[in-house]
Amino acid sequence: MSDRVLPYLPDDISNKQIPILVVDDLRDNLDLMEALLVSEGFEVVHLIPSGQEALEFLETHRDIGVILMDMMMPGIDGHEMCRRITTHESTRHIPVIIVTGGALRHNEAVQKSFAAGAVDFVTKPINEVELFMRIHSALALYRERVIRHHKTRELRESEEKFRVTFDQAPVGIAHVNADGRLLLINRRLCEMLGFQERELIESSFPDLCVPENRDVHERELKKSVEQGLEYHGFEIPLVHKDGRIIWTKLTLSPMKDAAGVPKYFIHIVEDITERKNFEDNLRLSATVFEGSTEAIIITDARANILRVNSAFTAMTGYADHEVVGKNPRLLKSGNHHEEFYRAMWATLSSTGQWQGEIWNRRKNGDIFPAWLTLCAVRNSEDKITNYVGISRDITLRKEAEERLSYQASHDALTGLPNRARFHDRLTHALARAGRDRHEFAILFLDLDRFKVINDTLGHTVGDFLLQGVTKRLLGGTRESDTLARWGGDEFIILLESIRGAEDAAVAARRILDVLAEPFSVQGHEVFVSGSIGISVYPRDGEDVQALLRCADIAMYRAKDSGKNDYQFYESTMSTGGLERLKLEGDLRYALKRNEFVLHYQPRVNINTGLIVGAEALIRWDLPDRGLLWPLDFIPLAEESGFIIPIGEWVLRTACLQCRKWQDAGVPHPRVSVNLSTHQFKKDNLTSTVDRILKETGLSPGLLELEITESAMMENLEKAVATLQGLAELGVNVAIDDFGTGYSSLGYLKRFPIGALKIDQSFVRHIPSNIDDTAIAMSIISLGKTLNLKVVAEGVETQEQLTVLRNYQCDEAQGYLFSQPVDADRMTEFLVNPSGLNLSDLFEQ
Ligand SMILES: Nc1nc2c(ncn2[C@@H]2O[C@@H]3COP(=O)(O)O[C@H]4[C@@H](O)[C@H](n5cnc6c(=O)[nH]c(N)nc65)O[C@@H]4COP(=O)(O)O[C@H]3[C@H]2O)c(=O)[nH]1
Repeated sequence: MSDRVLPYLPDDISNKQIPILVVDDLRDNLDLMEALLVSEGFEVVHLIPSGQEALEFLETHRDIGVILMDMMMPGIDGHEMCRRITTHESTRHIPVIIVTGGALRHNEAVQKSFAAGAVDFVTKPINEVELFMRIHSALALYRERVIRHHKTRELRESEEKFRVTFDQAPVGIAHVNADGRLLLINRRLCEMLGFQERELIESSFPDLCVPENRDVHERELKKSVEQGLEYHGFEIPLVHKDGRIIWTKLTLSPMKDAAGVPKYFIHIVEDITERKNFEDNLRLSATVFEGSTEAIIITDARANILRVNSAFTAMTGYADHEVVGKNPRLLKSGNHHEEFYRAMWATLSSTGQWQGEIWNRRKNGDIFPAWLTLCAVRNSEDKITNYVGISRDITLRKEAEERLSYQASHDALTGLPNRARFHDRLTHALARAGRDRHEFAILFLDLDRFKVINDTLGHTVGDFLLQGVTKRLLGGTRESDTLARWGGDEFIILLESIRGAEDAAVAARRILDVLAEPFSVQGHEVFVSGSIGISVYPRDGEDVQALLRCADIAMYRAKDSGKNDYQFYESTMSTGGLERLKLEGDLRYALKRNEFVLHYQPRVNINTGLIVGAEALIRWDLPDRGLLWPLDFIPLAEESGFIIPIGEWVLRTACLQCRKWQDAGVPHPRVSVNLSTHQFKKDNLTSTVDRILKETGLSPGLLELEITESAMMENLEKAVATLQGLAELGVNVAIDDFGTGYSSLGYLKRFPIGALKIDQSFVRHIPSNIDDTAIAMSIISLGKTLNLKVVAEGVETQEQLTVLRNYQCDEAQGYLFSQPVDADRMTEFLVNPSGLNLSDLFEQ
């Protein structure tokens, strides 16, 4: 008797069809009862002779509507049976009528039957009318019990279904009364807000709102009542237990009683935080997209344009409706080969990004350079869904770079390539000639009597004359020749395509001829002639220095021999040969004999007027000749290779000196050391510097190495690697003589350097020479752009200092502050800067 679900009682079943169970130990009694019941029309009567059998029978017969139970039976008697039936889950709905004889006469026995659960009793001898009446009323009770049982069960099931739906709903649900008190809360709402159900129940819903929104809830409840709304929704932020804001969409729906008064309000709470954040992000992205000063294109995976921003329209001239749906190739300038675009797409698809300079075309046909960053956007399955292109018009930067590069490589007065540019061309010519095995010549031209003209007729006439000479020289040379201004009244010409020395002679004669005619300058008729020295590759030399030196020597010989002529170089002309040999011999022993000394020139911060370090400059104290300046022996040391041990000595001596300053606690103990091209090119430079720093114990940050611009530009890739190595040591690097070389600005960005030193040739003519001043200023602004310190060399006048300060140059050195001095004097300056009288200079 385990299943407590009762069979259904069909609506149309009559009492007579409901089975009746009679239990009596006497066969006669059973038969009598059966006869009575059958005669009355009861259709199903079960007769069982003992209590035990009756219990077993009931296990399989669930449809019994009433039990007539004899009281006195052997084994389990009527009372006990009654107790068992009325207390068991599956039988307690069956009314039991006790059938009794004499025992009923005792009031106590009747009480006992009722106490055991019987609903009625009949006495023997049986009164038929009474019996049937009691059976009918017991069956009525039975019917009521079965129906109640099923109703209760259905109710329970429906409640269960509701509870499951309520709890498992994917949205938060709560019942809230008119005062805002939470009456019922589902699990999702608890999870959403991080509370246990017991923490929320009976609490106040407004307390879950962010403080400034508490009255919103009350207002909406009121609105719902006043306007009789079935339901209405609004967005409201709630507070999670951990303090987070949970954005929700809250839908209110009043549950009314019969009188139409709301008993409580059903709250449906949807978490819309993700959507809100997404919307916020979308708004943010849209603002960035539209507000960006960089042009942005978004395409689909097939590179068809989906959107462009207003900066794009401003940059290209295309409105969005003119480009949407098209391919960005409509911006193609035609300046790049297909290979360029292929490589770009290959990088983009393999790395997801591409960055670089690109030439594009505006709607009006103008071509312009842009700095473009392309990114591929991938979805969660790693498939490319979009491309985003962000670009910036770099026309102005390009122009500035080109201007600077032009200024750095051309002479301002004549517009001719300058010395640095010529040097560059000559280097290329040497490489080509070495490869193709052909000859070429250098013609070194110095104008005769120019100084006299300049001094007597003035600089302006001198300048016009130089421009006139330039014009004639250009007329007298071929396009394949390179004509450059070497400086002052010196010009130099590279003749690349000659068949032999004869051709060079013809060219030299032609040049002398074009100069022969008088020049008319500002109303003066002026005559100039020239002296030309010629050197020929490979006969006179196989490197730049040798060829230039030979042409120079030959030019002096031409001058000596009466001017207005040309001379080829001849080996006997090297008058300095013997001298040079002696010097080279002395150089060999100079280090051993301890003949080198270092002088130091203070470097000054232009803003504060404080000394911020010193540049070490080598001097050679030759017993029989006195102090020699670097330019007298450094080139020789470079040629002979002695520069390497000498350079190491300089580095070690300067580091030791700086270490002494550091130990003595002087302010700003910082030293700059010049590196020669040879040193810079040596593979072991970084390890040498590292070793010397370790030997001397100097902090790397106190050492600066000055490397000339031309040394760096000789082999750019190697230079980048060497500079990287030095930067890793923590040593600072400055580019020396900046502005004289032919800098690749692209590389400059890649050099890990800290400072640019403006060459003194530009500083010297500040502010009188507009071009030199402009170059110095360009270098300062380039330094600012690249975040490099700019140091001006050779500052000699207060005027130069003022101009440099106005243009925000950072540091300066020069005779205005001090000549290079020996170490003791420099130490005094560092300890007591007032010895330099800097305050006077900086107060002005
Ligand atoms: N007219 C003028 N000149 C000024 C003024 N202030 C400083 N100077 C001079 O300008 C030169 C500056 O050094 P630099 O450009 O590195 O040019 C240096 C540097 O390239 C090279 N040098 C000097 N010492 C060393 C060294 O130890 N190793 C190497 N490799 N080169 C060195 O020799 C060059 C010449 O050195 P110095 O004759 O000592 O000449 C120094 C300095 O005495 C000024 O106001 N007006």
